[in-house]
Amino acid sequence: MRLLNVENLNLKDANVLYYPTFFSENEANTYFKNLYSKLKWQQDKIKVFGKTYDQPRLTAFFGTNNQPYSYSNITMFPQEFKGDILEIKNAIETELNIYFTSCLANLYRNGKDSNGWHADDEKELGKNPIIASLTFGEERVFHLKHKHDKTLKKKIVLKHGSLLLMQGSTQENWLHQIPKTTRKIGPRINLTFRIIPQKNRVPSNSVLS
Ligand SMILES: O=C(O)CCC(=O)C(=O)O
Ligand SMILES: [Fe+2]
Repeated sequence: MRLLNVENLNLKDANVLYYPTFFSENEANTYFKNLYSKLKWQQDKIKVFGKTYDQPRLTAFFGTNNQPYSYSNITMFPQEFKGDILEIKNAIETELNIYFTSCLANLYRNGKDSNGWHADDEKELGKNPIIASLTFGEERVFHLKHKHDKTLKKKIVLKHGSLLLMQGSTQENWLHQIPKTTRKIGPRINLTFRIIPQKNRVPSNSVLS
């Protein structure tokens, strides 16, 4: 077991933990370089009021099963976990003792790329989803705001090699975003590990004979 710093954000109606140095500087440098050059980054389109736009970031999606993941009118079909992303998955699973099926990767190419206010509350994720969110590369500010109590909000800088763990009722009660910034900055990679149970599985003893 490694000794890890962990900070509880102590948000009302939520459970959010921040591990600022989940990976060492060296590990994080290597992962950033490899993920940046080796993942098949795709440009998705989003539809807003009937108009189609490029999503303001690139993505890639990975799964241990073939369950697609749909959000904001986009359906993503999983690629197989291998190489660095599999190594990272194993590292967080060992540390947290939580087993993930899926990972949505985001590449924010510069300060113009962003991720608007949302909750990760898609029905595929079930109630009280656990989301492990890793940062490699440029630091970005992560905003959280309570859905009903406007006085409750939080900003946190997500550091290179850090892990943010959102669980419990976080997605039910809070929204989060990565806003654009006018700072001249380089790329940031974010990996959000999730659990998407396999649907429509035919039990082996139900085969007709
Ligand atoms: O980039 C991040 O830190 C957040 C990504 C996110 O919220 C998502 O993909 O659902
Ligand atoms: Fe999210």
